[in-house]
Amino acid sequence: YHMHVSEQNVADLVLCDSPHIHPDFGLFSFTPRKIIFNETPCYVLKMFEDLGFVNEFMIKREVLARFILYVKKGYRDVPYHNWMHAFSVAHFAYLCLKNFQLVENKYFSNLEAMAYFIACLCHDIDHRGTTNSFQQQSNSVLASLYSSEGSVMERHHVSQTLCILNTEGCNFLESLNHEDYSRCLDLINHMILATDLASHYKIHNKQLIMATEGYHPKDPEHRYILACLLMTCADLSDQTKDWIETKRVAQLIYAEFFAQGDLEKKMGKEPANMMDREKASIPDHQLVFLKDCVICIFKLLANMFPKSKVMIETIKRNILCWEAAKIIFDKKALEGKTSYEVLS
Ligand SMILES: COc1ccc(Cl)c(-c2nnc3c(C)nc4ccc(C(=O)NCC(C)C)cc4n23)c1
Ligand SMILES: [Mg+2]
Repeated sequence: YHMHVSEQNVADLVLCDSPHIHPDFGLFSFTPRKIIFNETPCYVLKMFEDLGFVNEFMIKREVLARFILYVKKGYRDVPYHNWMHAFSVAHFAYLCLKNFQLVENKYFSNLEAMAYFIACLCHDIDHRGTTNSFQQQSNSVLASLYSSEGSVMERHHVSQTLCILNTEGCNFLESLNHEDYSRCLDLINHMILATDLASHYKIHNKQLIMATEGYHPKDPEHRYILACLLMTCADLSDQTKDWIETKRVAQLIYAEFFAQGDLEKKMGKEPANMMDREKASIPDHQLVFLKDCVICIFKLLANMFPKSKVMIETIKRNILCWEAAKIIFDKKALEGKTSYEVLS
């Protein structure tokens, strides 16, 4: 693995105790993006310890610290799919593990819980800010490697995670027995692959049945589709925060989408409307995404974990905000302003 992390930074992280945990850190309303960038590795270490994984699996703090810094370094400086996205997704996993007591209530074993947290942290490593279809369109190296199996980017994120685990001094899972080790890697693989939104649509119906008819902890398929649901919820957790946060995240997402659209135009390709900064209607697209995708997924979560009902109300409020925003965007469009100009 060609990346490099300074041993000084590792030593500093091992000793980190600097930020006291924010009192609201464990609430679903907490917005992890407000954490100072340089303090995020320490917060990851604290979440790991607070979840009990360090003691349960005899994890060496220095090796875990090095792993966290390599993962952070593995993310690129793209507008949305960067380290702060990974950190916020991992924070949501932490919230679910703590608030739903997934291990205590036998939804997850300790190993599955740790795999869930790691998968969230690593699920978008080395993302280039472009979609799976763009990999195919542009005949990228990643497409040549993975397009026959699909989920091109997600397979790359898995590969990058394994590379880091195999990097000198980074394999904090080495203390696991052989069976737990291979099971953990298998879980991380499936959980990261589950973050391909296209894969979510394939199992949404099974999740609906599980959420309405009841969860059977002994059924391996239930355990698998619950893990997939929790991965997708974590990946979309920005949408469960207040409007200011939701609006700010939309700016980042569309900065990425429109950069891809600009690239596609340069390649002589016609970008999809939502990738075209001249044609996209951001409120319309967001209303479709929230009403047809996000709120459905979080309703399944709320069916299984009533404590997450509060997030449904937040998403409904954000839908109302986008409906109000739509009126303003449409008016500004008449004055020749693009969606992105209005959003910024
Ligand atoms: C769970 O996996 C992912 C993967 C990638 C992304 Cl960007 C997202 C994601 N996270 N927040 C958002 C928001 C606020 N709006 C979105 C609008 C469209 C799309 C989308 O993927 N449409 C399909 C087309 C690209 C083929 C994704 C959106 N999204 C989630
Ligand atoms: Mg992804």
